[in-house]
Amino acid sequence: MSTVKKEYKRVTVKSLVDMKKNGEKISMLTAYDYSMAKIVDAANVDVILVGDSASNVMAGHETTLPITLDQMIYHASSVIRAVNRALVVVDIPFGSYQSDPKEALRSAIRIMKESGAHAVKVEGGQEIKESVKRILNAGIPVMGHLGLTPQSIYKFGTYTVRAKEEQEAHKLIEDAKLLEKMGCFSIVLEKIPAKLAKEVAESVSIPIIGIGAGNGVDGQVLVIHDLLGITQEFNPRFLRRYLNLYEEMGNAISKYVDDVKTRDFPSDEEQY
Ligand SMILES: Nc1nc(=O)c2c([nH]1)NC[C@@H]1CN(c3ccc(C(=O)N[C@@H](CCC(=O)O)C(=O)O)cc3)CN21
Ligand SMILES: CC(C)C(=O)C(=O)O
Ligand SMILES: [Mg+2]
Repeated sequence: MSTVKKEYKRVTVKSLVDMKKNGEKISMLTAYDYSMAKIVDAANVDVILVGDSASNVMAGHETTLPITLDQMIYHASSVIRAVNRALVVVDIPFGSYQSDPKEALRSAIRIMKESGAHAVKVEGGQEIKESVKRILNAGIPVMGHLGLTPQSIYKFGTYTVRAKEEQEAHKLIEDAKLLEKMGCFSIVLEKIPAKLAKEVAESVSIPIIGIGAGNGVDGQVLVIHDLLGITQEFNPRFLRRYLNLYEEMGNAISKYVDDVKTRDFPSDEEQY
């Protein structure tokens, strides 16, 4: 048969929970556009996060707060067009779910309807309980995000490790249990002592995906620009850089500029 379509075993919220059960670690990475998402999906990353970190790495803002729901939908719809296998999760941006549960549901519905994404992510526990319930009741899968929650950076003032005090550690575990009980399919844990993160992962049956949360959790997530070395000034301890693309891209582009200036490009073979 010449028209056989390539079969992809799609990642679903259920397969992620099964992966935890079977002890298989989950890989998650951000993407914000079609071309990058194609590469990430083809490399078999399990979950692609259209993160509100787009506010930083795509738009150049200092925090995640300014990015809008429309902008997140634009990024998400670009990513969705590239993906055949990964589960695509989209951050609901700051200001689009905190004021009331109906608004939260409207935002989640817009993301699902207008981008074709598979799930949404929201930051917080107890504080946003009613909103999470509403979204889940509409049949939209929700990923939680606890620990360092960048949308509330001005409440804390720093990006230091979270939940070092006993009281915060207790709330973190309670929040994780609450999100699980309500029906969230997974939780991101950001910048938490490894020992506590492991305890959280052992306290719930849904997968805990860490960033700066050690090796005792069920999966890892990074921002793709950090992993590829496109960002330069972001150097937290948890980051492993696999390339220095900032330098490599710069060198290639400088070479191009040189070739234009010296009339080396285009050559006889590169013209009509
Ligand atoms: N490029 C990028 N990568 C990310 O992982 C990321 C973003 N942007 N933007 C949104 C949030 C913000 N996140 C952050 C931000 C800062 C640290 C951090 O560790 N910053 C400092 C330490 C600050 C301190 O100790 O006071 C560092 O060491 O770089 C970690 C995660 C994760 N997200
Ligand atoms: C760092 C990850 C978890 C995130 O929320 C983002 O990229 O926006
Ligand atoms: Mg985010």
